[in-house]
Amino acid sequence: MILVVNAGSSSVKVALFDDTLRERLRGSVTEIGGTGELALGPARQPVRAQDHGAALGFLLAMLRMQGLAAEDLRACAHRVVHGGASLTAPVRLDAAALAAIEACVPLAPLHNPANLAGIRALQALAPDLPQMASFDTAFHATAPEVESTYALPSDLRAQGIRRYGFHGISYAALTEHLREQGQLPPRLLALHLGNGSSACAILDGASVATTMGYSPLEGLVMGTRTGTIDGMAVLDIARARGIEAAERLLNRDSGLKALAGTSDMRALLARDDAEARFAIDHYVHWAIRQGAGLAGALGGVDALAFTGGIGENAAPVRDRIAAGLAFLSPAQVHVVPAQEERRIAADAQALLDG
Ligand SMILES: Nc1ncnc2c1ncn2[C@@H]1O[C@H](COP(=O)(O)OP(=O)(O)O)[C@@H](O)[C@H]1O
Ligand SMILES: CC(=O)OP(=O)(O)O
Ligand SMILES: [Mg+2]
Repeated sequence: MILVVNAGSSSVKVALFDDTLRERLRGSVTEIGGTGELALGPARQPVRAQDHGAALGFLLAMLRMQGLAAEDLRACAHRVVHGGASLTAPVRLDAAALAAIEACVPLAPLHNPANLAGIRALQALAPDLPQMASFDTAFHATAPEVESTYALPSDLRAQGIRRYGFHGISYAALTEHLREQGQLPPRLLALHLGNGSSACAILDGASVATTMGYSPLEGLVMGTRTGTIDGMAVLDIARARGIEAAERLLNRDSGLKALAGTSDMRALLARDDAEARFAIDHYVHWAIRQGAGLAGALGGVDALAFTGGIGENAAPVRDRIAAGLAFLSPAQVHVVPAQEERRIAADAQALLDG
């Protein structure tokens, strides 16, 4: 079996896949750092995990109680959000790969530290277990240079200040799913709407443009991230509050949370006050405005596809975005369950099988 670890900014999800890539068990710890929930299969209990290592420790203890032993595992496979320019395919994790992931921490401050914590926790618990990683950036390696380039002086471009794009594991899984169903059109506009939200222009199955850039901050409005914001506004905030505080503010204290007090779309939809309505209107407006921009990179749109917690479940939000993009004439609207974990397991299995 292959254990997949998807360590997010405030949660850890694990999933166990057998050799036919059937999902056997799924678990998660939410609200790391506060009081969250430990879920394994159908069981739920409140839990306080002080950090990602502790959260993973709880999940692995639960898995052991269900009879899982380290010997049952062929490998552990991790989602890593930022692989930089060098890590564009799944890898077996060795010292060099870990150093490359570590080097990307400043580029994905919410995510890469959590991913590394998960990898290190597993290394400590099962030192002999092969560990692999799949990268959120990898799917966008096909984007043309005009898309990935910021118009900056060449020395900065050479240092890797460019657009990378994220949610690639999710977009790869979504593309593969539609292809398997015989429903992958030439020009697909896909939207991954979760805590982090982005949209991606997928031409003949390959990413040609996406809304996230150098870090997962750019693009659509998100649960706690601003999305696209003028660089001069960023500089003014950094000047007034300091770099560290500005980084925290833009990544953790902005977005829906800043507009209406919570990053939780389900909670916003249940409210009926002006702030909540404005936050939802704002989220929808920017998803339409930027989704329409991607249509230009595709030369038109044949179908829309939604995935992620909001894309799959928040039907009023999804319907408004689809209606706003209907002028592009997408006849088809697909809703596809996010399958990041299964995709990561498939990548690991392919590496193991050489
Ligand atoms: N039934 C639902 N109705 C509306 N929103 C939902 C529902 N279920 C989940 N969501 C929203 O999905 C978002 C989380 O998406 P998810 O993809 O699970 O996040 P993550 O990026 O952490 O994996 C939250 O805003 C949550 O409120
Ligand atoms: C890259 C990213 O934003 O991931 P998530 O949606 O899991 O926060
Ligand atoms: Mg997610």
